[in-house]
Amino acid sequence: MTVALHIHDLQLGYDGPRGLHTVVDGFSLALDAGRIGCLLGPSGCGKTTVLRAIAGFEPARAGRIELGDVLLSTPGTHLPPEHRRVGMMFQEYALFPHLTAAQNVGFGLRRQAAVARAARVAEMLALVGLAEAGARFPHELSGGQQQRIALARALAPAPALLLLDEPFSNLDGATRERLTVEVRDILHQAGQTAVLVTHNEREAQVMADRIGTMHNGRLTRW
Ligand SMILES: Nc1ncnc2c1ncn2[C@@H]1O[C@H](COP(=O)(O)OP(=O)(O)OP(=O)(O)O)[C@@H](O)[C@H]1O
Repeated sequence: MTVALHIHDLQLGYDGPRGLHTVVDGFSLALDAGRIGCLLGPSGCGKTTVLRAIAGFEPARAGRIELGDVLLSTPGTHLPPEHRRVGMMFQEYALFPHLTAAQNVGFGLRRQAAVARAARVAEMLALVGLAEAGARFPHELSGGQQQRIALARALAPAPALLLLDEPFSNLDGATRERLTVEVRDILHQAGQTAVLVTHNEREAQVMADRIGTMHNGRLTRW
């Protein structure tokens, strides 16, 4: 098994009135290709900050982030988000309401030829079990269906790594439980390497191959 994501001794923080406020320090993990890793921990412990750094929205203050053999972040090196091959499915990343499900899924494929794009969109809709829903608009889909379209949209450009930040938190309990299992199976079927952030321990246990608990800005178990 090859290591897909390698984070070594990462430090992250925010500039404040009294200098750098360090949020993550001495954070390290290695995640194998095709596996789902989960960061679990209480509110405010730095989970989202780690995901933002992997996606390229926060600079590494120390340490480094590597994806495969590509160096993403280290002090002095910062690959822009659009060059990282990192996909995102965040709670606040709602679907575009004025685009159909198919247009949403094809959004990241605009540079591809129309025929290839349509084929990839159809493949992704089938993967998430919504092959017939391409012409529908988001408001014509249930919450769970919308999240599956959001997953198809994130997977369409074939990211090397998918980041999921509390992706089910807006859903009711029963839908949430069902979707947790469905998304896990879809990711495994696609062979997708992914990092999930949650503070729901049960969700972590159902979804993840590896679980890391964050405490004081670092992983205490992985
Ligand atoms: N843009 C920002 N500027 C300054 N401080 C920030 C910023 N974003 C987050 N923080 C601080 O960094 C710390 C970690 O926040 P983060 O959002 O990473 O936590 P989290 O573990 O994802 O929490 P939650 O589970 O509530 O989403 C918190 O103390 C937060 O107040």
